[in-house]
Amino acid sequence: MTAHLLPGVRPYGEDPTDVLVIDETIAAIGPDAVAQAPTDTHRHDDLAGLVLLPGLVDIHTHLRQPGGESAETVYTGTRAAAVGGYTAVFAMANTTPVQDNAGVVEQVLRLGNEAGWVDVHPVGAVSEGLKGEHLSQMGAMAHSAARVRVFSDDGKCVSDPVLMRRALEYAKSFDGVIAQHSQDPRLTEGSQMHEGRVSAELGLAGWPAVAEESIIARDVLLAGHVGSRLHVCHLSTAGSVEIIRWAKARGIDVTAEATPHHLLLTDEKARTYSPLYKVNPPLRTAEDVEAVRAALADGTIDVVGTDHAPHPRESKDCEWQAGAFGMTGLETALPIIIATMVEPGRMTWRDVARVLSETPARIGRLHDQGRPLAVGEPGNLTVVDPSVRRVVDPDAQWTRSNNTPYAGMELPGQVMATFLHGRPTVLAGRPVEQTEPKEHA
Ligand SMILES: NC(=O)N[C@@H](CC(=O)O)C(=O)O
Ligand SMILES: [Zn+2]
Ligand SMILES: [Zn+2]
Repeated sequence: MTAHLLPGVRPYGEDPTDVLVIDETIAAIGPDAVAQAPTDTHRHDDLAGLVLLPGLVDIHTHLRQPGGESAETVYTGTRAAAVGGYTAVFAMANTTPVQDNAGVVEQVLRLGNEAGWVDVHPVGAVSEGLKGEHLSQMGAMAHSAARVRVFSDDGKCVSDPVLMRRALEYAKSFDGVIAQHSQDPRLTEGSQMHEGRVSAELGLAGWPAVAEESIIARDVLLAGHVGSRLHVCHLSTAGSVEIIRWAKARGIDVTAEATPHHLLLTDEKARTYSPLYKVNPPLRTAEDVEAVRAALADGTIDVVGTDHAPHPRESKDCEWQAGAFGMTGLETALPIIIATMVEPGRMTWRDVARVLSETPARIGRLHDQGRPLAVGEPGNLTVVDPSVRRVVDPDAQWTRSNNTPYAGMELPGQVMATFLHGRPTVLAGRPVEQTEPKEHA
């Protein structure tokens, strides 16, 4: 039996109390905790006064393995996730080979289990090879050991409405959800950044808001028509928020995700010509950022997903046009939510638990993550010190890649401890190596 006592932590930022975790489960909260602690309990007195949250769940991570190991591996990506406070991640399907069959998703599941930093839930591709032509082996992935429930061609849009309709219909039979990367390919051919005043000034090809909004509008109508579940990835415009609000009012079963970068950064960053700010969908205007924040605060946007998209150095160490789309995010997501939503008083810690843990777990149909902080629940926990302020140093991060857009920026909050099924994966803000360092670490 292994026991951990967290004295004086503040669940959801509320009053201090003691929390006892025995083996994989929260065994006691309150005065009972000390009384029930076995003699060999590990005491974590350094966590007193800090905010206790359910372990974070990322509905949108790119771990890059298999095929992209120069940017990230399952090991390095999930270690970064644990440092960021996560206990589960959904690993997107745009690997090489693509996660479009039971063999590949089971391989990613196994790599996640071996690494042991977080629970890894592979996302299944919607189409074979992400080609947008034929449905992947969705059923085989759903019924595999990986129990896939989230399907996405992320990186590419399922642009064919017939294929999208079939995917939505098929997913219903195993309670799956289609997570769409909403980007009309024809309206965004060759595009480099948000289409607007800044793109016109810089002479860079624009990615208009309508290329996102038209796909979201189509997809909510399709989801309503077939009575299936739709998840909208990385929503980025004020117009997209309006469509989601309309769809929810109609009773359509849609959930929407915002990324930390779309809550903080604008297309003004493109003036640097640094590809660190190049991402899909692109950074939008200040008005869009405000609409996304307001929608996250009022529940129109359901979750924050990192869209952690590591890229090798050479893909970003180049001119804007040649740069890859995507930015890392696992280690900065919670600090950005604190800066943009908690510190300004727009969200409580309970809201943070909802958008970063409970709702993502529910969308992905996880039963042992995103649970309330209560006796008998799994010991998936994150302890954050909101008073720490740190300057982001790309070389001090645990991801294998350096493409953070926040280098040099001061952000609030540090995850001091993470517990995965009762076992510490992060203590004193550093990952706890469970075994001999892996050769691929
Ligand atoms: N967000 C990005 O700009 N890039 C992602 C793909 C994606 O999320 O669309 C990637 O895989 O690099
Ligand atoms: Zn995407
Ligand atoms: Zn993505």
